[in-house]
Amino acid sequence: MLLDETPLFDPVLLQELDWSSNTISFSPAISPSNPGEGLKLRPLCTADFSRGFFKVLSQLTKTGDVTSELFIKKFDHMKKTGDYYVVVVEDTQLGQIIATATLITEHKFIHSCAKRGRVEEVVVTDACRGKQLGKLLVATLIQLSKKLDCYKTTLECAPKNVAFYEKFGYKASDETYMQCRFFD
Ligand SMILES: CC(=O)SCCNC(=O)CCNC(=O)[C@H](O)C(C)(C)COP(=O)(O)OP(=O)(O)OC[C@H]1O[C@@H](n2cnc3c(N)ncnc32)[C@H](O)[C@@H]1OP(=O)(O)O
Repeated sequence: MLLDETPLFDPVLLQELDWSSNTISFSPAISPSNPGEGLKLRPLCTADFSRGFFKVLSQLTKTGDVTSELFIKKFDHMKKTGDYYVVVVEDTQLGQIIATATLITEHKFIHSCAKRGRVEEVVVTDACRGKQLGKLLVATLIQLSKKLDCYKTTLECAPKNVAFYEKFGYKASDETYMQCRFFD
């Protein structure tokens, strides 16, 4: 199995985002099509395995020891479902992934068979934090979830990140997040 540049989802979706309806301010101005000098915001591809994708993810949580074969298998599954939108920011000079975030669309019978978006695994490599990339990724996924007709988008985060997500209009709900954890 080979690592290649095939995108997880159609990159046109990112190019066609209506950035004029973005309500988040950026100074200096950046956008999905212009994320900054030498940077590219695009869908994940399997070649990103060799560009430090897991090094970035490991700054969020335990990633486990994932081989390229296992990564490709999971990537192919995600691509087939059509519900996984993993975006990355690549430093094209270094050929390294420096940030990533994921939107997952969940299909419902309720709300007239609507879709709900879930934002997961938002992480910017530590050396690149504070340069608006986290903000750009989340703002991009919000626009993308609107484009994909999600009726809402939700996320779970640590208390220390609540203020970050409030910038986008996320509000803590009165529902309690519960889980049964089977392994780490
Ligand atoms: C759903 C989830 O995935 S939750 C997991 C979130 N990820 C993590 O905790 C992994 C470790 N942290 C990170 O990767 C980053 O610090 C992130 C993703 C939280 C933020 O990314 P950055 O690129 O550093 O943030 P960015 O530069 O875009 O900051 C944007 C704004 O948010 C503010 N901000 C950044 N981090 C935080 C925070 N934790 N709490 C409150 N405000 C914050 C900045 O001050 C800035 O404010 P401004 O626009 O008013 O100037």
